[in-house]
Amino acid sequence: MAKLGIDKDFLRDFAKLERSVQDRVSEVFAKFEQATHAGMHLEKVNNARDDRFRTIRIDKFWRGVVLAPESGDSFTLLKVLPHDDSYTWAQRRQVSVNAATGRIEITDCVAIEATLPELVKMADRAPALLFEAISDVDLTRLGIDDQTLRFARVLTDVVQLDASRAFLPQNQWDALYGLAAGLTPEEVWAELGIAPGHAPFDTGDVGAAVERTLDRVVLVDGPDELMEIFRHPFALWRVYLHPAQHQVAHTTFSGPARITGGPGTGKTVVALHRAHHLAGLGAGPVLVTTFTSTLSSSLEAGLRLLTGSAEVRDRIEVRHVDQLSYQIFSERHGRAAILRDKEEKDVWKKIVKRLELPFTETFLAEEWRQVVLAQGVTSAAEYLAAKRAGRGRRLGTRQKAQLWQAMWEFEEELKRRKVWTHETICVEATRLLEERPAKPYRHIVVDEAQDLHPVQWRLLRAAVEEGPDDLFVAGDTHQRIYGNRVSLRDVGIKIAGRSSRLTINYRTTAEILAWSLGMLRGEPIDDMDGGLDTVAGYRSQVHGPGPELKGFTTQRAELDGLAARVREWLASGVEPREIGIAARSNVLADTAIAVLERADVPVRSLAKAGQDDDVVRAGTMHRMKGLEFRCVAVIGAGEHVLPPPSAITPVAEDELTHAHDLQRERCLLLVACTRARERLSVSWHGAPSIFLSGFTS
Ligand SMILES: Nc1ncnc2c1ncn2[C@@H]1O[C@H](COP(=O)(O)OP(=O)(O)OP(=O)(O)O)[C@@H](O)[C@H]1O
Repeated sequence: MAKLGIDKDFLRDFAKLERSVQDRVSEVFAKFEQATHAGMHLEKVNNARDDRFRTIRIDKFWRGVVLAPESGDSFTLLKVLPHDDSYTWAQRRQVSVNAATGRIEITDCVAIEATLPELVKMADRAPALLFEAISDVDLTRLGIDDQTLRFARVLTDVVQLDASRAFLPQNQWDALYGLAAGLTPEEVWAELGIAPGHAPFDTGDVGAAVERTLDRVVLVDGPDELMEIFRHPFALWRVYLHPAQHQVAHTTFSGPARITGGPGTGKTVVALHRAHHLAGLGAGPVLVTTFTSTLSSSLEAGLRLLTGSAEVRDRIEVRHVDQLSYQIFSERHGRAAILRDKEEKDVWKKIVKRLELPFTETFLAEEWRQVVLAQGVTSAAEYLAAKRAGRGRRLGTRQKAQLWQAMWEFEEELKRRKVWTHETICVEATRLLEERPAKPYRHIVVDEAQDLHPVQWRLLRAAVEEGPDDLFVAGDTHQRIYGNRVSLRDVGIKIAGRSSRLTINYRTTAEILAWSLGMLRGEPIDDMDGGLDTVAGYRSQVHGPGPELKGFTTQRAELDGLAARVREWLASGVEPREIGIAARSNVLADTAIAVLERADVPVRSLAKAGQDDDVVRAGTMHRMKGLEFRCVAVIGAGEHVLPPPSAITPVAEDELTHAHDLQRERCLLLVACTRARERLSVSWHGAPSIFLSGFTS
């Protein structure tokens, strides 16, 4: 049966076409099967380096470029271009099969030949070469062919490599870019996503190579599948996964597995594909869960786009983790009465007073959450023996006894009042699940894992039977914004040997990414599994202007500056919905909304804006998690505002918690800044935040 392959570049070209031309493209290719059988429309390209390229007429002006097979009837759509450009494109290029990956690659040979002599001259004069530390053996093993090797050997800096992205074979450019970003040849090899023990690939078999090129080519069997892809031309993530993403989304794991990676590296995309894949296997219900309701709504929207089949979609439940615990709790006990934050504070205060303790109510509440609840401590003896990792203040036995008494009284008070906190509901729901002989889910997929509390992890552990593909965890500890720390091992989730890391950022420009990551450089950040995480190798393949940093004398001036910046973005063609404004507090976000409204900018708070509203969105940095915008303005990045003093535990109370609080706030700023795809502006009034020291003049 005829198969049609659609290359990523074809879909990108398609997305940019006017609606009427898109309709014409759809018409032409919906009939492609009959057309090829009749031998119609496909034209050979004169003077081509590769005689497998053909063009196909879309209308008077536009042509499609197609890769035709030497035999058989599988065609791949490569480009949509104006008539003359389509012929020039095809005449300059050659198709080959990468020896290491077995995937097809297209090389602009004319551009390589034109650039090489100049690079050779520059290399002769340069003190050092970009890849001099990497051997030919390693480069060849990573799929670098002779022509690219000659090219790579004369590169002197990464800017030259950047500039060659348009004409070098894609897989080879990716490998070189990974090496230039500091990955070792082994790390680059791991990213190629080659199954262990594969046989050498037949570099003469282009048809088989096309089928292997899942990161660039999607194969469709008929017009319905084709139209489904044409319906969402911007959502490239639905159909093209990087080999490293594809492998993790589709492998069978013998137990819990994890994907990590910096901002925008596609962890959520992998989590969605994994859920879809597991649901497709049909072994049982799949839970997709995360930390907050906003995040679970965006997962839900992603799954709607991804999952065509209603049968598969019906096997997936999306709910945030507190929703799950409330549901299990209420099935047994009915609705829970919740102790509100202010009431909780008062209970602790009274206990401190009655027992005349030398601790604040905040210290007690944190000790209860981070030690007692986190470790499931239920007796004085267990508390005395408990590790207090993550807590800085050393305590003697007498102090521990005092603390235990206070925390015990707190729990008794909850019982007496018949009230619950979110955590105690979770603990009770876990107990109920542990009693059940059958677990509600066959697979659980967790996104934004870094922000879950240990009691939530225990709940998830108890909601799925231990076994292959039971739990899949996606997260980035550099983006931890709620201060929950967990060792997965300690909550019964063993991921050793089943963890991988994504390093290519698909969202943010290289300039914004590098600047944002710079704020975390040197911060020791755990990996939730007993080690430290790293930002090494994170890179973006797209470029743009660096962040604009600006200080003002007053808040009024800063917000007027914001209005001017937003108007500038709008005037340059950015849609209102493509602009996000992030502030540390709701009050500042609301003030910014009021100023923008006065300046006639269509704007709404993130909490209230509907998905389709074409308005600028403003909200807290916390709410920005899981979102992305073409342009982002981070406001109020000033001293005493970021971090807000109230969010930081005093050093005198607990040194380690103080350090963790500062780190969490730093991560929050990273999260806000890395929501930007193309433009980032960071402003403050008065002195800048300590997090910006070294970045402002
Ligand atoms: N294979 C891919 N092809 C095209 N776009 C992709 C791919 N993978 C991810 N993206 C895009 O990159 C952006 C970031 O993806 P995603 O939100 O999954 O990253 P993340 O690692 O979860 O980010 P963060 O941790 O910052 O929230 C999205 O716009 C997504 O559509």
